[in-house]
Amino acid sequence: MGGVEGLPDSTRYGYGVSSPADGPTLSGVSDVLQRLRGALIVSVQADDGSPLRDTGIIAAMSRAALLGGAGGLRLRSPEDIRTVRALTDVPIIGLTKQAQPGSPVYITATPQEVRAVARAGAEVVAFDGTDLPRPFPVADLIAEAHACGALAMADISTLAEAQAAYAAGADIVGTTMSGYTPHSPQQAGPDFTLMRELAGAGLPFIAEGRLNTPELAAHALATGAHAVVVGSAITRPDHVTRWFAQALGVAGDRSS
Ligand SMILES: CC(=O)N[C@H](C=O)[C@@H](O)[C@H](O)[C@H](O)COP(=O)(O)O
Repeated sequence: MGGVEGLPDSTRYGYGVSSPADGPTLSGVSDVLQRLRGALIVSVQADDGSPLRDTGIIAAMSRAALLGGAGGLRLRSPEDIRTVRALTDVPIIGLTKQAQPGSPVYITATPQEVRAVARAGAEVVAFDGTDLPRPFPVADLIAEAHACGALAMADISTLAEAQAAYAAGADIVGTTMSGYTPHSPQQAGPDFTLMRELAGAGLPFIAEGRLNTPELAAHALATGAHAVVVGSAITRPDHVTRWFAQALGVAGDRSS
């Protein structure tokens, strides 16, 4: 028994590997995860329909995030990854967002998408690791990431999904999907309960989702997160504007 306590050895790369049986430590953990320890990872994604959905803009926002101290980037398409890869050596967590027929899963749901993300230059491929109905099993996505020499990050919404992802060979999990599956708490703030559960179970995790202030991000690290992903509060000015507009009682789309 190695890797995460209570779970079988799973991969060559991440926390599933050669950490000692008394719990996960950084010894034996991949260089990429070592570099991400304690890092602020900025998610630079623009939604479909956003005026910022342009690779040049994503590259400029990524450079701004690096200027501000981002130690990693989370990017959503092979084109964006390839462009930003040429600008920086910081670890990139890559994903695709693509609707799947007959499934609510949209984050890197197929081995083909995993391969495209890894080949574009992402060291870590993030994929939906929830219990939702899916076109391919989580284990297939992990195997494809490893075959491409990338780490596999499972975006989960519950402790049980995290345990299943590690058992299937994931290198790291992220709390990304809490609040976005019907069986996880629907709340405006980050899911610190899930973070405490993961930490209590000795499962390494990246904190992600609605960490909208520096204080919340710092609290996630203090809760035991390996690293913290912040997206909307840094790179979605439309969302941030809406937060302010709602607080002032003046919300409304005035773009047309
Ligand atoms: C649920 C989902 O699809 N999350 C996506 C995952 O990549 C992104 O849209 C989020 O921006 C990212 O998770 C960071 O979260 P936040 O923007 O709340 O800081």
